[in-house]
Amino acid sequence: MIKVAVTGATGYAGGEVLRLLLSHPEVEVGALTAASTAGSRFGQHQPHLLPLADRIVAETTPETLAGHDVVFLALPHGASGAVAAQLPDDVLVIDCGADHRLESSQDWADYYGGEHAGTWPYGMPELITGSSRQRAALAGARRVAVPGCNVTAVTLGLQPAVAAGLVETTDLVAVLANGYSGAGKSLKTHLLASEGLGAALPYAVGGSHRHIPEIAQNLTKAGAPEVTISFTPTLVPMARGILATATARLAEGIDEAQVRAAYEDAYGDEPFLHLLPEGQWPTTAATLGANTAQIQVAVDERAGRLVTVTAIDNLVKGTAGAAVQSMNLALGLPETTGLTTIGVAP
Ligand SMILES: NC(=O)C1=CN([C@@H]2O[C@H](COP(=O)(O)OP(=O)(O)OC[C@H]3O[C@@H](n4cnc5c(N)ncnc54)[C@H](OP(=O)(O)O)[C@@H]3O)[C@@H](O)[C@H]2O)C=CC1
Ligand SMILES: CC(=O)N[C@@H](CCC(=O)OP(=O)(O)O)C(=O)O
Repeated sequence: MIKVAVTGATGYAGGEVLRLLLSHPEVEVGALTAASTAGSRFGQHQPHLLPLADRIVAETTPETLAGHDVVFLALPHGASGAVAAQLPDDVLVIDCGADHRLESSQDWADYYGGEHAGTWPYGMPELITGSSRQRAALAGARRVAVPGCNVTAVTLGLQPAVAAGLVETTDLVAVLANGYSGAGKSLKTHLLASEGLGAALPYAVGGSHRHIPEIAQNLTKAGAPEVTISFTPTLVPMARGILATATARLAEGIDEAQVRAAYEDAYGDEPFLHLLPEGQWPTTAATLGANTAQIQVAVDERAGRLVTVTAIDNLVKGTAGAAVQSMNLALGLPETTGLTTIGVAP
């Protein structure tokens, strides 16, 4: 069995990693670590993970993380680098946070601030990288940086069109509806139920969201010569899920049949990516609990734009599912082990 520790185990991302690991046939769950909750009963924080309820949350130290084959980091931004530096090189470390995703230290400084911890192989197996896919870079890896959830939705929506040269990549627009769990467990005053229930709240408006350089990094890998994207997320009253509507100006003479063919080619063999039949639109509900992305495309002829709609569960395909999928690839297990395409709608 593969012995796995999870840091940030009491948070949303750590909890979801554990939910998936509990049904992974090759995994034994080892240490559960956190910070302020160390010493408390785990079931107090994640009451839905009954098999682990009587465990005690440990501190996040080299000692508590020793003796594991895999360590998942589900910590706030900026905390992963120091923990990872204390772990042996032969341990597989999978960072759900942003610290190791960006290749440009300037992008890190501009959008996050502070010292850049470095760049690890990127945990999006389906990312188009020239004639290959990112999964090739994950085989045998011992450090993996899991993508941001918004980034996953927008990248999966746009990359087939970008890779096939069907759109102008300096005219991209993405508007997202986001569930509250994406913001993490810690209380934020603007997320009080009295303000959030029954309201849609835009945030990080005007090009300030820290996922913008990560999207640009991905679409550049997929073949974009230059990327300019207007990105606007919106909190909506649901616990989980992202519905990303991403549009792009079409290149001259491109029609809907060419667009559909590009998406069918790109995603036809992907186990977790589903281009829906024509006329059916993605909903967040259809992806909840599953490691799937549902995608649909259309051509708006009057506007001259490609319209893509992508639904994911931010905590599964957007975080924990991608993390476990990357673990499988890194360890040489079948990529789909322990991951479901079955959702929990309604
Ligand atoms: N929520 C989401 O949809 C997504 C989250 N992520 C990323 O995953 C990471 C965790 O996010 P999320 O689960 O939402 O956050 P939460 O606020 O829900 O949880 C944070 C966790 O980190 C622990 N923690 C905080 N500081 C430290 C520290 N210095 N050392 C050890 N443990 C610490 C907390 O422990 P304690 O409670 O004991 O203080 C808690 O278990 C973030 O980097 C986030 O960006 C990525 C994609 C999507
Ligand atoms: C609703 C909400 O606040 N969502 C978060 C998503 C966080 C995430 O996916 O990713 P990181 O790991 O990069 O933080 C946001 O948009 O910032």
